[in-house]
Amino acid sequence: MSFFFDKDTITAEDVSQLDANSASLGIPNGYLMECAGLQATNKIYEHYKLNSSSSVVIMCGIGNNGGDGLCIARHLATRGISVFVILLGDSIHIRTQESRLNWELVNTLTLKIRSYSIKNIKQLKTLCKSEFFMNADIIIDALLGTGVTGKIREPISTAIDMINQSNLPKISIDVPSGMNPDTGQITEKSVNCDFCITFHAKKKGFANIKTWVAPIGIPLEASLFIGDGDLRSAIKKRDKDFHKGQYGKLLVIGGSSSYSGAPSLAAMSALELGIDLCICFVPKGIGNVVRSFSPNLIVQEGVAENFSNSDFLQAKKLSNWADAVLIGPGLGKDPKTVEFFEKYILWILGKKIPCVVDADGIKMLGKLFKESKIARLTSSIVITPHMEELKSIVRFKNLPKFDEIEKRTKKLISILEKIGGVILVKGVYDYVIKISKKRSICRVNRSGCPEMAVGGTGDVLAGLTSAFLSIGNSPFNSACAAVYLNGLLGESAKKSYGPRIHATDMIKNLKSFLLFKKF
Ligand SMILES: NC(=O)C1=CN([C@@H]2O[C@H](COP(=O)(O)OP(=O)(O)OC[C@H]3O[C@@H](n4cnc5c(N)ncnc54)[C@H](O)[C@@H]3O)[C@@H](O)[C@H]2O)[C@@H](O)CC1
Ligand SMILES: Nc1ncnc2c1ncn2[C@@H]1O[C@H](COP(=O)(O)OP(=O)(O)O)[C@@H](O)[C@H]1O
Ligand SMILES: [K+]
Repeated sequence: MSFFFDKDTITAEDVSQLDANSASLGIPNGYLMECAGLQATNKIYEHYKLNSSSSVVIMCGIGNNGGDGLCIARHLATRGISVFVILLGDSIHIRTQESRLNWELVNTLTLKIRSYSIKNIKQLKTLCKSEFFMNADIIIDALLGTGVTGKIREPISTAIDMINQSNLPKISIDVPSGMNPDTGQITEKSVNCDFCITFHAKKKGFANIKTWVAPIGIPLEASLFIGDGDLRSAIKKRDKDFHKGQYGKLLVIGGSSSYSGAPSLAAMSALELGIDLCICFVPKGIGNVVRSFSPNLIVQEGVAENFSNSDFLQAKKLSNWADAVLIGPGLGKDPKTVEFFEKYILWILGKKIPCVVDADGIKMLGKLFKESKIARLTSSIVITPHMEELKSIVRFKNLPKFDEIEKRTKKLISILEKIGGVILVKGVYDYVIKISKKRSICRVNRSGCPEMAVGGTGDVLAGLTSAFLSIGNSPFNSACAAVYLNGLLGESAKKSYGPRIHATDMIKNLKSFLLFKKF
C-alpha cells in the first residue's frame, strides 16, 4: 500500500497528528502508551538478558514520555525485576491522564518498585548516590520526548547530567532527552544513550543514533483517513505579536450576473474560520449583494456585469496582495469570462501563488487542457472537482466504488498523473491526491452526510480550502483539513437543524463547533 500516506521518518507534528487521528478512530491515547511501554520492556528485557536479580533505574519526566517510563516500570516489575523510579517533579504536575494513571499504578505495586518524586536538585543528587542507583544494571531515560521545547530547564537538566555521568548502559525512550527530534539539534545537552527505542517510526532528526523502532498500535487508518489531527495542525495558532494580515489574506474571484451567492458563501466560510482579511472581487452590479452578507467582507467590483480581460490587471494586483486566491465560484460561462479566466490562470500558474480552482473554474480548466493550452497543473494549485467536473478535465469511464479505497486510489492516481497538482475529488468519501513524480499520495475523508448534497456546500469547502492555504498550510494539507472540517460542519448542522440543511447552516455553526471541539 505504498501510495498511502506512510512516511519513513516523522516529525513531532506528525506524531501528535497520528495520535489525534488514532483517537478519532476510537483508540484511546492510553492504549498507545501501554503498547509503547510493553514493546520497550520486551526489547530491554531481551537485549540485556534481565532476570529476577536485575535492577533498573528509570528517570521519568512529567509528560507522556515520562508516562512511557512509568509503564515500563510496571511491566519490568511484573517480571520480577527491581525497579527504582525517579519522577522529575511533583506528581501533582503530571500533565496527562494517561501518565497520571501510570504513576498511580506504579505506586500501587509495592513489591518490586520504589518510586520517588523529586522536589529539588539536592534530593536528586542524593538519590543518584544511593546504593540502588550505583548498583543498578541499566538506566532508562524517559525524561523528554517529542514534546521538548526551548532550553532544558531544571530539574531535567541535572537529571540529564546524572544519567550521562553514570557508567550504566543507557536506553532512551522515544527520543534521547534534550535532542530536538525534528532536527537532531542539541542546544545544550542531551542523554548520550547506548540506544534509543523510538515509537511508530524513526524521528526525522535522528542521524547517528542507534535506534530500534517499535510499533505501538497506531493503525494504517490513522495515516490514511483524515482526522482531528490534520485539522488541529492546520488551524495554526496566531503568534502573540501578529498584526492584521499575518493570519491570512484571501482573494476570492467569482460571481457573475446570475450568481452572487457562491463567492459570498466561500468568502464567509473563510472569514468564519478566522482569517484576517478577505477581498471578494466580483463583477459590476453584484457588489452590494455580496456586501450584504457581512460588513467584515471587503468587496471590489469589476468593470462590467461579467468578468472580461478588462478585469485582468485588477485581478493581478489583488492576487499579488493575497496569500492565497480562490477562483471559480459562480463565475458563469460568458465567453468573455472564459477569456479572462484563461489569461488569469496562465498567469497565476507561472506565479506559484497558492490558488484553489472550483466550480465553473474547473470546467474552464477542462477547456484549456482540451485545447492543449495547459499541459500540467503546478503543485501550488488545488482543484476541487466532483466526479462530473473531473470528467471535464480528464477522460475516464467508471471508477471503483467510493469505499473500494485501494482500487479507487490506484485508478485515480493513474488518471490524475496526466494533469498533476493537488486534486480533491468530492463524493461520499472524498479523495485528496497529490501528484508527484517521486511518489503520489492519497488521503481519504469520511466525514460528511448525504444531506450535504445541496447547493452551496461545495462553495463552503472551496472557501475553507483557500482559507487554510492563506494561513500558510501546504495545498495538500489545506485540502485535507478543509474537506474534513466541511464534513464535520455538515454533520453538526444536521444535528442542530435536522436533515434539511443549507450551506449557510454550516457556516453559522463553524465558530461554535471549533470552540466546542477545542480546536
Ligand atoms: N503521541 C503518541 O502517539 C504517543 C506518545 N508517546 C510518548 O509521548 C511523548 C510525547 O509526550 P508529550 O507531548 O507529553 O511530551 P514530553 O513527554 O516529551 O514532554 C513534555 C513536558 O516536558 C516538559 N518540558 C518540555 N520541554 C522542556 C525543557 N526544555 N526542559 C524541561 N522540561 C521540558 C514540559 O513539562 C512538558 O509539558 C513521546 O515522545 C512518547 O514518548 C507514547 O506514550 C505513545 C503514544
Ligand atoms: N452523499 C454524501 N455523503 C457525504 N458527503 C457528501 C455527500 N454529498 C456531498 N458531500 C460533501 O459535500 C461537499 C460538497 O460536495 P458537492 O455537492 O459534490 O459539491 P458541489 O457543491 O460543488 O456540487 C463535499 O465535501 C462532499 O464531500
Ligand atoms: K526520552
